[in-house]
Amino acid sequence: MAHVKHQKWWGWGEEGVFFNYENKPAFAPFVKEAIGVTLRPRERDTVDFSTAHVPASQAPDTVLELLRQINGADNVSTEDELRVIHWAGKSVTELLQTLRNDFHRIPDVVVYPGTEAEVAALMRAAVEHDLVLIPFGGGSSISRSLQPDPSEERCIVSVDLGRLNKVLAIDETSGLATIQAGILGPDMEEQLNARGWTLGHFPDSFTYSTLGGWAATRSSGMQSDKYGDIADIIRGLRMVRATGTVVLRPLPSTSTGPSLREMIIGSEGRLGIITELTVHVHRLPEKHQVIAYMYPTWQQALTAVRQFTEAEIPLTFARISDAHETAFSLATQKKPTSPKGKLAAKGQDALWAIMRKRGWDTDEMCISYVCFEGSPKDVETRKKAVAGIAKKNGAIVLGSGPGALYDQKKFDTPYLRDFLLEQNTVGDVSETAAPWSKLTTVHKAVYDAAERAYASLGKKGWIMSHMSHSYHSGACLYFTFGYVYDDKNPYDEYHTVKSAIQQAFIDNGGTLSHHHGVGLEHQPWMEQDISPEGANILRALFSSTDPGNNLNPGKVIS
Ligand SMILES: Cc1cc2nc3c(=O)[nH]c(=O)nc-3n(C[C@H](O)[C@H](O)[C@H](O)COP(=O)(O)OP(=O)(O)OC[C@H]3O[C@@H](n4cnc5c(N)ncnc54)[C@H](O)[C@@H]3O)c2cc1C
Repeated sequence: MAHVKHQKWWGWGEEGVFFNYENKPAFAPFVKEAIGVTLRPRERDTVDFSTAHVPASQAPDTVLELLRQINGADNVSTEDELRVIHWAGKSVTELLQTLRNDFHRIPDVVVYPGTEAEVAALMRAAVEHDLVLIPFGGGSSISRSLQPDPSEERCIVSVDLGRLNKVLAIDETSGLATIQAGILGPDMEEQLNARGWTLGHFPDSFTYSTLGGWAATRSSGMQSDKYGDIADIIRGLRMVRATGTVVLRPLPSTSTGPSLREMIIGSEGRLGIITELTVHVHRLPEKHQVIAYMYPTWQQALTAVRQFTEAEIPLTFARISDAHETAFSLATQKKPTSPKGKLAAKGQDALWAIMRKRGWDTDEMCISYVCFEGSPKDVETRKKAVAGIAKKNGAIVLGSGPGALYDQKKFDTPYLRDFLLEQNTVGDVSETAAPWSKLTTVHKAVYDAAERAYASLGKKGWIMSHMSHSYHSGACLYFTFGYVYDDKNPYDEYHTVKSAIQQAFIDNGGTLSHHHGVGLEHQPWMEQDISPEGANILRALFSSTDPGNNLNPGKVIS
């Protein structure tokens, strides 16, 4: 299956790419202060697959023969490493389970359909032979949307969509592209860019996630202020079921409600397999620039970004790191070696002096990045408007240097988690969205909840946050938390911290997840998120459309 790119079996992304702290002099002291860990140099370059104790495949020969007839023998595998790659996503719990050999039920077989007709035949086979089908995109789920039920006794088939990886057509007049669902982010952008277009959807997991996966989990990209969340971007789609194919034509808008499109977006494989999507695409912008700003406080930064929204300044993104995350970012700065880097470091010292002169408490300051796209003239006009509001709220404009650095590093952060796990340290994330009027309360409540959870475990923990997507009525807050885990029982203590954060979202007016979907991880809060009666409607939908419980059972709601 060399033609489908996979992540490494034991961690994020590709083998041979690592997070290193040795060239970041402030990082180790920062971590020591934050969670009390003395970092050791990385030793884990890779993990030998022979250390994995993999449960044997339970696929009956008759089923394997049938799958080979449908997909071709080369596209059906019971290899242990492939089954492990497909057994889970990349949440910290799943990474820990994999590294600690805590496998339960894993897929018995992995198949790689190459056409929609093959997907349809798989669907029919699943119903006829009572198989469990779990669609697989890039395997970047962070909500345990891929993990089989540990008590599942039926044959589990992971359906990897990686061979459906083409941009099929671009309607240049309408700005719509029809694209196969299994395409990975970089491959899709490459094919679109070659014709002068972009989707503009860049989740942090961009390099290892797919268009179909984004649709199935209601994803958001870092540039969604301009391009929209995936739910806004998708116009039409094809979703294959055992009884037929749902075809939603790419319409700019329609009043044929309730919206089936909305129902399918976020369905996490429970309604069928999405094979093709028609999506908004945009001409590549003439200019793309990220400018950094420093604000004296979180509150001032939040007010400024809300005012950008009120003033309806068209921005590609406006992101603010809170004081803790700003301190973390500063700690990950590389030691300057080039003359240019040394000059920038001097500039930073001068900036610190200015801030102290202005009476700033440097422990409270917050860095913000704003991205501008368009013609050079439009970019300049918007930069002026943003700088005006930012300065009124006390900010100093840091310019495009730190902005460019942020843009370059944006897809590297996921590798940090593998490094931390080697240090017996959990680093994970949880995100919500809430109205502007409740954001400050949510932010504080989550900090308090995390601190209480750490205290209950007798741990020194860390929490930090950024505001990442803004809307007319509110914004997304994205929290990162970390602590040293106990080897004896890492799952229960993770649950204590994660649950405290999730409950604080709900109790203070936020949603259970802004863009990571539900899976198994966020399911306990579904009834509180959409009301018990809302949850009943979802249960009725899934049980009536999948009476045999063959399609990714148990995800979203049970
Ligand atoms: C480090 C890290 C950073 C992340 N950052 C972001 C971010 O910035 N924004 C964001 O939105 N998410 C983010 N995520 C979460 C994850 O990348 C998204 O949920 C993503 O949309 C999953 O896409 P995938 O192709 O990897 O899907 P998978 O993980 O393979 O699958 C996810 C779910 O979708 C179903 N599915 C996949 N393909 C199909 C299909 N064709 N038809 C039907 N069902 C299907 C699967 O069965 C599963 O239930 C991040 C995750 C990690 C680990």
